Amino acid sequence: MLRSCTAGLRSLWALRGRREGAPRLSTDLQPARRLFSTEKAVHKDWALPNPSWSKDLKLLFDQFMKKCEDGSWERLPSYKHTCTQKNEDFKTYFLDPQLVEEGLSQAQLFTRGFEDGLGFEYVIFNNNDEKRTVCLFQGGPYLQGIPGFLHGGAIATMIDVALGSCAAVSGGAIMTANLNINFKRPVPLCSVVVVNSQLDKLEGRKLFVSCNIRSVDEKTLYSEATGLFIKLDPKKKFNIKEFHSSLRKAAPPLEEAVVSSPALVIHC
Ligand SMILES: CCCCCCCCCCCCCC(=O)SCCNC(=O)CCNC(=O)[C@H](O)C(C)(C)COP(=O)(O)OP(=O)(O)OC[C@H]1O[C@@H](n2cnc3c(N)ncnc32)[C@H](O)[C@@H]1OP(=O)(O)O
Repeated sequence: MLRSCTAGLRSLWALRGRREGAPRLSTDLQPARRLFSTEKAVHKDWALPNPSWSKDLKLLFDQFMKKCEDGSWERLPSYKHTCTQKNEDFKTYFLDPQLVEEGLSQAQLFTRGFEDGLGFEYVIFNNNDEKRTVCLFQGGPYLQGIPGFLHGGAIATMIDVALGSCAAVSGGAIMTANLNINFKRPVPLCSVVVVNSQLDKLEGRKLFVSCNIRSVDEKTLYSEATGLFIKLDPKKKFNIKEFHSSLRKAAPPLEEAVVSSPALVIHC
């Protein structure tokens, strides 16, 4: 399994004309530049096949794209920097506008911050009538936990995204309040798994969701999870600017600390 992973990586690097150990040239590593380079880069949809996708992942992707043809399923797009309408709504209604301008210009979605094939490769399909989503996920070599297997945190991240997407389709701007995960079998690195999520209950602003992660042949149950997502209340705006200034007060920058603290100067 590790051998196939290494082979996959080698061909990936070959595809990019890059040798092992050579410096990375990807503009992904310079998010600010990438963000403002071209409209096309900003709006790239990452939930589409790329050369790192395994045969299994491509096959499943094609099967679900077929299911989308009659409108019962839809593929959810995924953007690194910007923005589904839901994300835009989140910024508009829940964040301080100055913070959005100043603080978030370099921000990007955690799960899309890796080069193709190295981290989270996934696509989510939604079935509106059945209130369920299917996430096809291939976890790359940078997500290793114990040798040869995915890190539990990477699995939890993917569960959060899968359940969160399932909840967001019905609830709009939501946040994770609770996640419970049972890890039943370790997930082999670079394998493809299927995360089946469903909305179990909607109770006021609370969305109760659950999921399981299975192998492509459905024979192996890797994990089961439940989650509680809360539909955000526009009356409770996040004032992160206040949070940042309280953080500055608690831990001043070094120069300030040196000037204001004789003890620190002596010990330096
Ligand atoms: C189209 C789709 C596109 C998809 C794109 C999207 C992708 C998505 C992927 C994203 C994936 C990444 C996602 C992320 O990474 S989200 C990041 C991780 N999560 C957080 O940081 C959340 C931190 N928590 C909070 O900010 C607040 O607590 C929230 C906002 C969640 C609720 O604070 P709010 O002030 O608004 O609500 P409330 O306190 O009045 O509570 C309301 C109700 O909820 C009940 N309650 C609350 N907490 C819990 C709890 N822990 N267990 C059980 N119950 C709980 C509470 O008792 C009350 O119930 P009731 O008294 O009404 O009965």
